[in-house]
Amino acid sequence: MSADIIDGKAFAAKVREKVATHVARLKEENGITPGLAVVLVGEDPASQVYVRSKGKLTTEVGMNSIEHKLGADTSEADLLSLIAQLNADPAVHGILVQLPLPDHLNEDLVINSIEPAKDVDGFHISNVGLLGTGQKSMVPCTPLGCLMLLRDYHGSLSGMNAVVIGRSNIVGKPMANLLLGDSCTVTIAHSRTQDLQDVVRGADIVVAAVGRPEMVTGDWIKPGATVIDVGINRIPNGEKTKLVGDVDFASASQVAGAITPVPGGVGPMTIACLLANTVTACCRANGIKEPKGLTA
Ligand SMILES: Nc1nc(=O)c2c([nH]1)NC[C@@H]1CN(c3ccc(C(=O)N[C@@H](CCC(=O)O)C(=O)O)cc3)C=[N+]21
Repeated sequence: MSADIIDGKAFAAKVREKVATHVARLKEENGITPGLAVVLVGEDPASQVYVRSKGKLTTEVGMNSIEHKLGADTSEADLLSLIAQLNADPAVHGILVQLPLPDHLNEDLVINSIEPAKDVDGFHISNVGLLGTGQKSMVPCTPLGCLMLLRDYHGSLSGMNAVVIGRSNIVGKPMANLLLGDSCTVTIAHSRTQDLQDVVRGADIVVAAVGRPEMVTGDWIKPGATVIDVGINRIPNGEKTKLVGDVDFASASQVAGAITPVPGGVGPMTIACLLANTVTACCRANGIKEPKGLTA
């Protein structure tokens, strides 16, 4: 193995420490405790993984964690009325509606009913538009976490060739916008991209966010490139299962200059950035100068 391992778990712990410092300051100087509301509808297994550590880490940094667990058969009207209630609640600074939602609920409608200033996922159309035009917004947690890791490792990203594999609204598109904001030359590749391997081979930075276990192998990687693996895939491993990314770590780490592991890479950064976004939202809501380095 030759690649540096980018330790997302350790970096996320530092981000959370910084968040905790600002939470303590908000309490002491302003008498405000940031509050994060999480809304869960039904029981999607991928969401469960996420929820496990999230509530714990929220209280660990000193914030209030408000959890609403609704049945899988919850009506759209009931969900929208809960969101309206959270929008109006001054103790709630961040709202996250866990995705995916059950099929009978319109995800776009639900997300766009969240007050944009409280949209700590950064999925509301207003925040998407603000990010796309380089204006101050709430930035989606996973791409923000990836950007923090890349900036920490490289310093400046200016002029680098970045290839984002995956075009989701949650990761691929906002990731591309953030990299463009840092003056990368950005390509968004996806399942229909022709000669995908050749496209990836041209990249100084590869962000893999396709949801296909170990799809990106070492022979796709330009020697010395930085590889950010967003994938979290549970695959069979003998009797049990194991988590793997969208990158084949064994082969890619022979070729890359730096690489994030799964687990312990991007995943912990996603949660740290959710907490960071909640502090940012709380400061903005109260006209308090927001901490530096916790957003893009
Ligand atoms: N509105 C919304 N926003 C989300 O951000 C969101 C969501 N819905 N729905 C579910 C997915 C999933 N997700 C994860 C985040 C961190 C880890 C994470 O920290 N994973 C650990 C491993 C955990 C383990 O060992 O099982 C790691 O990669 O090291 C996992 C999954 C956020 N999601």
